[in-house]
Amino acid sequence: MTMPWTLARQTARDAVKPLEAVEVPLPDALGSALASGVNAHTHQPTCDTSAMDGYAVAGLGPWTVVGRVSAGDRVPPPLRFSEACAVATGAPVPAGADLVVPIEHCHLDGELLTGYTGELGKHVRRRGEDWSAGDELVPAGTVVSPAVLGLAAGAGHDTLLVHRKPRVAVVVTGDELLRSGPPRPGRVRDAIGPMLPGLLTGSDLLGTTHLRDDPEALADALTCDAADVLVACGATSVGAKDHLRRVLVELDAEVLVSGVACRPGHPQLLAALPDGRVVVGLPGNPFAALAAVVTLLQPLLGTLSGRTVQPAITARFAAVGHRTDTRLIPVTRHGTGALPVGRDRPGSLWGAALADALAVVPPGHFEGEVELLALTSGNAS
Ligand SMILES: Nc1nc2c(c(=O)[nH]1)N[C@H]1C(S)=C(S)[C@@H](COP(=O)(O)OP(=O)(O)OC[C@H]3O[C@@H](n4cnc5c(N)ncnc54)[C@H](O)[C@@H]3O)O[C@H]1N2
Ligand code: MOO
Repeated sequence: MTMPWTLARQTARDAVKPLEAVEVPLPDALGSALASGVNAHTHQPTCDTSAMDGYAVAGLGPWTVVGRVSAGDRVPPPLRFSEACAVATGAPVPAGADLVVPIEHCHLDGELLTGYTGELGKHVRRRGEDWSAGDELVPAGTVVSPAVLGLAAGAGHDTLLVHRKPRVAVVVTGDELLRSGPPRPGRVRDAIGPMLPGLLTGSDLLGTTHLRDDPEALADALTCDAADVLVACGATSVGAKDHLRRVLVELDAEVLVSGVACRPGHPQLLAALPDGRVVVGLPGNPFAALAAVVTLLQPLLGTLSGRTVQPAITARFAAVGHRTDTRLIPVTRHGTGALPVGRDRPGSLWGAALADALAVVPPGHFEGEVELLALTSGNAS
């Protein structure tokens, strides 16, 4: 039974649980979602630290220079009134110092230092100024970006606890499909296989298998137990060679979504196999397949990979919607608004290829803020 688009997306999110947590070395965590928050092992900075190359000074000048410290040196002895210590950026600042005077604001005559003084504490990064030991720096569910890796390393981590990435196997079906060269009457180039890997960021793609319209081969492919998610492309409709629904019945699958009230992407489906693996059926029309990726596949992978659902991105938009179904319309963003790209027939990816996002347009005439689904890789909303 055809399901409203919003409910279908939520059903995909709720169909599974996050995969198990694994502890991995920092570089291997990139792109995974944190299974626990990243906490600081120590204060940052761990001691009062100079933010400038210059002199740490105590009291009023002129000062007598009594020492010199570089980044990496031990904390120098405390300063007394009218004493100074030459400090490098990143060097520990001695106790008793009131501020650091940058080198360009100083004059040194032998060991006698004069210079312009600023306010108390100037150019000193105080111990714990950035964060304190035990602070949560990044919450669980955050996708590990390059900046998260750098932050985690800076906060003293060598490993991170992340959710295992979902393993995805893709099966592309169709007697008519070509994998190279130009299409010709009766033969069509596979446009979905090449599109999918870039839409599965945060997952491990095990491989893409091309099959003829053969129910036994399809059933075999869907029993690949190395995968958490099986993506079947084509064969979702009701034609004589559209075997997916029949094969799912044979495999005792529970069909969770059988058709979605959205254009394109009407016949997309979601099913759970008896062993817990999940099948997503993408319609053969390539733009309809993309619509099913953003509606069912990416939300499903988002939950499996443990990602926090991000707040919707919206833009002002006006369109004549479908009478009963949600429309997914390729758009480009302009300031706070969005404009349709056109060229969005279900069999064509032309509009989507020129677009920044798909606008989610509810049924009926629409004018106002619409949700945008980014078309860059990894939209796991
Ligand atoms: N009687 C009905 N017929 C159809 C309905 C319906 O409700 N009743 N729905 C239509 C809609 S909407 C769609 S979408 C398609 C979905 O069809 P399938 O998922 O079964 O896919 P196919 O029949 O195999 O192919 C449809 C179309 O797409 C081309 N195709 C297939 N795979 C690819 C690929 N990998 N790359 C590029 N193009 C592909 C294929 O050649 C067909 O032209 O069903 C409608 N029919
Ligand atoms: O809705 Mo189909 O999915 O038009 O192409």
